[in-house]
Amino acid sequence: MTQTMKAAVLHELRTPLKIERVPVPEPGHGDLLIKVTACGVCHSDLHAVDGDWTPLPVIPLIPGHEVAGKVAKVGPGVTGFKVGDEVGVPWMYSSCGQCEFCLAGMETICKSAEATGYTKPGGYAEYLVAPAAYVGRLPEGTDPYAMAPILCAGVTTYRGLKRTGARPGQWVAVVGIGGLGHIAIQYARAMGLRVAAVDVSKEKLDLATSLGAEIVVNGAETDPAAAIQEQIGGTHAAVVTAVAAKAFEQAVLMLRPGGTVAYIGLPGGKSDEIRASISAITNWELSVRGSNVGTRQDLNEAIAFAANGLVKATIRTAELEEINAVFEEMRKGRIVGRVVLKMA
Ligand SMILES: NC(=O)c1ccc[n+]([C@@H]2O[C@H](COP(=O)([O-])OP(=O)(O)OC[C@H]3O[C@@H](n4cnc5c(N)ncnc54)[C@H](O)[C@@H]3O)[C@@H](O)[C@H]2O)c1
Ligand SMILES: [Zn+2]
Ligand SMILES: [Zn+2]
Repeated sequence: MTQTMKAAVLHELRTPLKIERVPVPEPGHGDLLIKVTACGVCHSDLHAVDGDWTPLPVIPLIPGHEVAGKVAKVGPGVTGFKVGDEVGVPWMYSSCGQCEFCLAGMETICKSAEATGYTKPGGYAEYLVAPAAYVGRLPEGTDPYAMAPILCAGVTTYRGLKRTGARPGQWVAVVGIGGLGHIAIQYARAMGLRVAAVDVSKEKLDLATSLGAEIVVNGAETDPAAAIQEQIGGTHAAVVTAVAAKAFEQAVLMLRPGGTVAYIGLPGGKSDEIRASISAITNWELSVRGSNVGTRQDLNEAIAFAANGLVKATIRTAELEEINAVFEEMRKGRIVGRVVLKMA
């Protein structure tokens, strides 16, 4: 008899997830079956539910890609893992391993990559299957609830910061202090950067200050680019994790000459386009780069920062049954830090 598990399932875009019993998946060759302890709720999950991106997710869908759990079963052909090992599953479920990008250590842009909780069933469930080659190892004794957000918010902002090329002592603007942004501040500080934080909510800016941001600007009250130019002559770098196109436009204008902005947020839908000044970018030799989750090496490094206590997500736990209410709060921009689903 097939065993069943509890999961939150999307059957139709823009409808509430349904809590159901579905079969526990069977690990195939090279896979691990993982018992989920915690799964962070990333705004990307909400974009999936709302159908904000092209291509659309594979439906029916179990979302969730900030998974911390334990190996429950080792699939055929897997070496180096045993039942009980603590692991994390990121957005990057797998990549092809053979294309020019994979071979160059740029698996984040592999065109054949699969995505956990988007093209493959994710962690809003008691169990999920993931290829052993792509899961992260979580050091024993780390808090799985605080660790879950590192699997997406952590690795993504860590790579984004690296892609700006900012060096210790330089200024970085973190634009959008949500689940990703509040963790970006901590990586930036741990990397020796000085942080200017921008959001449109006072509560989030208070959190930014408590995490070490030296400058905070409320974009709902002032032009944040003008404020940052006036106070420090612009930042050397910026990472944008906001869910509003305007923030992406403003971030370019926050830079000082020669600066680099990494775009991380994905507002999608009607908010997917920006206007930028060609002359500002050309004359001041600015760089605008995209940054998409992280490689396995980025993930290992991001986990190490957290395991060493340099980065710790501000979290609130919720039950799986509360997921639709959590999404509603996220739509309204009311979540401070990250909500983590408590699966075990
Ligand atoms: N590139 C990637 O690999 C990657 C990975 C994970 C998430 N994402 C995307 O990053 C975005 C953020 O995800 P999250 O989970 O942190 O979302 P979140 O909802 O927790 O945070 C978004 C934040 O943006 C702020 N914001 C909204 N409008 C703003 C504005 N005009 N200026 C400044 N701040 C503003 C909100 O107040 C909120 O604090 C989402 O679009 C998500 O899909 C991208
Ligand atoms: Zn995510
Ligand atoms: Zn590839």
